[in-house]
Amino acid sequence: MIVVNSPYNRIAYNLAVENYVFNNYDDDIFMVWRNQPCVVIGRNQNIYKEVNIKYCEENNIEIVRRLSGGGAVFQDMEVIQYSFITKEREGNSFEYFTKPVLIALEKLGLHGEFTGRNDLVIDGKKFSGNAQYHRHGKVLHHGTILFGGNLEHLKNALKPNPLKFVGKNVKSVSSRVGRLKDEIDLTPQEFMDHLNKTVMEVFNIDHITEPNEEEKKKIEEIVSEKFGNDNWNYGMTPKFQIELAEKHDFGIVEYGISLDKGKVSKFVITGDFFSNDEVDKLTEKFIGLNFTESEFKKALEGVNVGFYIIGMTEEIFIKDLFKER
Ligand SMILES: Nc1ncnc2c1ncn2[C@@H]1O[C@H](COP(=O)(O)OC(=O)CCCC[C@@H]2CCSS2)[C@@H](O)[C@H]1O
Repeated sequence: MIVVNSPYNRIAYNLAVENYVFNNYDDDIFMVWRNQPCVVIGRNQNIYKEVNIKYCEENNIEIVRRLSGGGAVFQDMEVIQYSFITKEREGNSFEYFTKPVLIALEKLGLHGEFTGRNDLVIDGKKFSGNAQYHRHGKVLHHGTILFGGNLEHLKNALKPNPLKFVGKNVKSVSSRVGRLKDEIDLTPQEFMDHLNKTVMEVFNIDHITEPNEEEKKKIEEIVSEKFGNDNWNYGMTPKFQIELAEKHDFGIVEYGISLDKGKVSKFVITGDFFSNDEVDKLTEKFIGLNFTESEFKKALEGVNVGFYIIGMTEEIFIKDLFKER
C-alpha cells in the first residue's frame, strides 16, 4: 500500500484523483484530503430533494455527486476525508476500513465506535459517514470525518426539500452530529498528519507519492467530464415529478413539473385563472433548465408572466415554485 497526497482542496478534483488512481494504479492506496465548502451527494440521490441549492449558491458551497452510494454530507476545510482504494478481498467490510480511524482516535484518547450502518460515533454522536464503490474487482472505501466544520452550513445546506417528489431515489439519513475538535486540541492539519501516520504504521507503508504533471492533466479532464460537470452532478438525478397548487386572489394555480436527467422535461400549468395567451408559451421557456431559482429567474428576464396568467407576477411565480416549505 502507498500513500497518495492530493495537491487539491476542491471536491471535484479530489474525487477525480480517487477516480484516476482507482483506474490506473496497481498498488493499494491510502489518501487523506479536504475541501473548500461543499455538499457531496450519493450516486443515486435526487439533488433537488437532498440539497438546499439556493442556500449553497448563496454561500459558495459547491455541490458534487460522487461515485459511491449513500447519503449527502457537508464538508469544509475543517472536515477531513480519507480513502482506501484496494483490490477487493475477503473481509473488506466497512468495519475493516474504518478501524484505522478508530485506532488513530484511541491514540488521542478518544473512544469511537462503528455503528451498524456506515457511521462512526462518539457518545452516540456521528462524526464520520462512510461509503463504498466497487468495480472490476476493486473497492474504493471513503469516509468523511467531522473534525471541525461549520455546523450551521451542514444543517442548512442539507435540509431535505419537504415537497413530495414522485420517483425513486436514495434518501440521506440525518443524524445527531459531533465534532472532534470540541474534544481534542489539534488543528485540522495536525489531525490529518496524525491519521496519515497511524495508517502508515498500521499498514507498514513507507512510500508517499503525488500525481505528476501529466497525471494532473488527466485528473483535470476527469473534472471537466464528470465531477465538475452539471451533466453528472445534476444529470444523474433519477426521473421525478413535482406537483404543486397555490391559491391566489386571481385564482388557483397548479404546477406539474417533470424532471428527466436533472432537467425540466415537462412543465404544465393549469388552474382557474384568466389568461391572455397559451400558458405553454410561458412554460416552454423552462424546458431543459435545472429546477433552480437562479435558472428560472434568468429565464424570466424580460418576460411578463402577468401576460400569460393574469394577476401573476415574477415574484409570486418564483415564490410558488421555490419558497421554503
Ligand atoms: N461531514 C460529515 N461528517 C459526518 N456526518 C455528517 C457530515 N455531513 C453531514 N453529516 C450527517 O450525516 C447525514 C447523512 O448520512 P448518510 O448516512 O445518509 O450519508 C453518509 O454518511 C454518506 C457518507 C459519504 C462519505 C464520502 C466520503 C468522501 S466524499 S463523501 C447528514 O444528514 C448529517 O446528519
